[in-house]
Amino acid sequence: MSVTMIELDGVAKHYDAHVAVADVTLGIHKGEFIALMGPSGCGKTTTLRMIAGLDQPSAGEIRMWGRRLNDDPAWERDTPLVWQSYALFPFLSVQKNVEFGLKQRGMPAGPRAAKAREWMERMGIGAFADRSPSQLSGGQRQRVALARALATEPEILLLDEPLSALDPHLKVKMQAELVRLHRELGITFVCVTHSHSEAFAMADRVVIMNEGRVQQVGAPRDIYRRAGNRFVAEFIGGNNIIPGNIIGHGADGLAFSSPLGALSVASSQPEFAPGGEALLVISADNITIAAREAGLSNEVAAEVTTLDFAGSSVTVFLEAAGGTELRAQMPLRDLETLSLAPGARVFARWAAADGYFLRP
Ligand SMILES: Nc1ncnc2c1ncn2[C@@H]1O[C@H](COP(=O)(O)OP(=O)(O)OP(=O)(O)O)[C@@H](O)[C@H]1O
Repeated sequence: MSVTMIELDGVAKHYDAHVAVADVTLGIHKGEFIALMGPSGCGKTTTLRMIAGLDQPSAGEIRMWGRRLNDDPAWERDTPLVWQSYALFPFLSVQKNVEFGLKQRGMPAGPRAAKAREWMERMGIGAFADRSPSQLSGGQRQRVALARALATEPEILLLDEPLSALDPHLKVKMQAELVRLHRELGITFVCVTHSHSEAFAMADRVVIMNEGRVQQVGAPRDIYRRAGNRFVAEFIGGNNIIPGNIIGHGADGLAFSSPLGALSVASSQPEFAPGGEALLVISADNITIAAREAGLSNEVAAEVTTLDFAGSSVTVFLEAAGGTELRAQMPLRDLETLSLAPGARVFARWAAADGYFLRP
């Protein structure tokens, strides 16, 4: 059972008339890896800064283990933050950087040096103890910042876009390392990122924010399979979103009238009934492409317009009746079997149970 460690209760942050965070209520569980994700300016960094004590909420309450934190200054909180820029002290050696938090807590020099050494070894930067941060690569600086934050053995680590300054190859490596570190330490990680792939790859739960509000909270797979609203469905990408009207009941579920023609949706959403407008969402990886028509209920004739390759998977963009764009995602080897190329005329299909409705 998950135990709530940090609670944000109706938290807001205003700068004069500007609303950075409108209203965030969220429980962060002990030991989880949670990612705050959303477009630029949605308020994720401000939310993290309020947990760290670097900004005070204009309204609402932040609690840790049930105790109000709002008025505790950052240095009295056990909530270290690792910055996007690492914010290392340039005039201190790596060792002194890592020792910094321990010194602030009054740990004597001997044990402090030993503890710092332990963390430098653990983070693979032991060989650089006497260097200054300017003599390190981006990835090494990142490790120093992590060692400095973790040396005080906090219960929670806050990370602000920790991977954004790294090159793509290093990003993937550090991503795996953060996941490993989280598992080994068993402490809570709260990570701000604007990258879906980072959030979805690392986090146990993802919080999707927009305009200072939480849009959806859930396990990556659940959010991916069932977006809670149109914003999330569009933001996470890879979804086909088709407007239309629910017109009645059919053999496979609800009958949906759309620019693609009559479709079937085996909906388990009682709030959607015949007689209303809705958006039908079908994830691109639930759409298959066939060369020949099979006479199935959700089958649409379309022309391939573009192929977008991403490693071993490919997104096939299609244009269907009335100019409606569809996208299908498939493993590269399936594409090769079909020998698809732009201009090919194909049939896109999906199972009635693979679509779900959202409010327009
Ligand atoms: N000190 C400040 N004074 C005024 N406005 C601010 C301040 N800090 C942040 N804001 C505004 O609050 C909003 C939220 O900012 P925040 O940094 O939390 O966004 P974000 O989601 O982290 O964005 P990004 O991904 O671009 O860093 C933005 O519109 C920003 O301009």
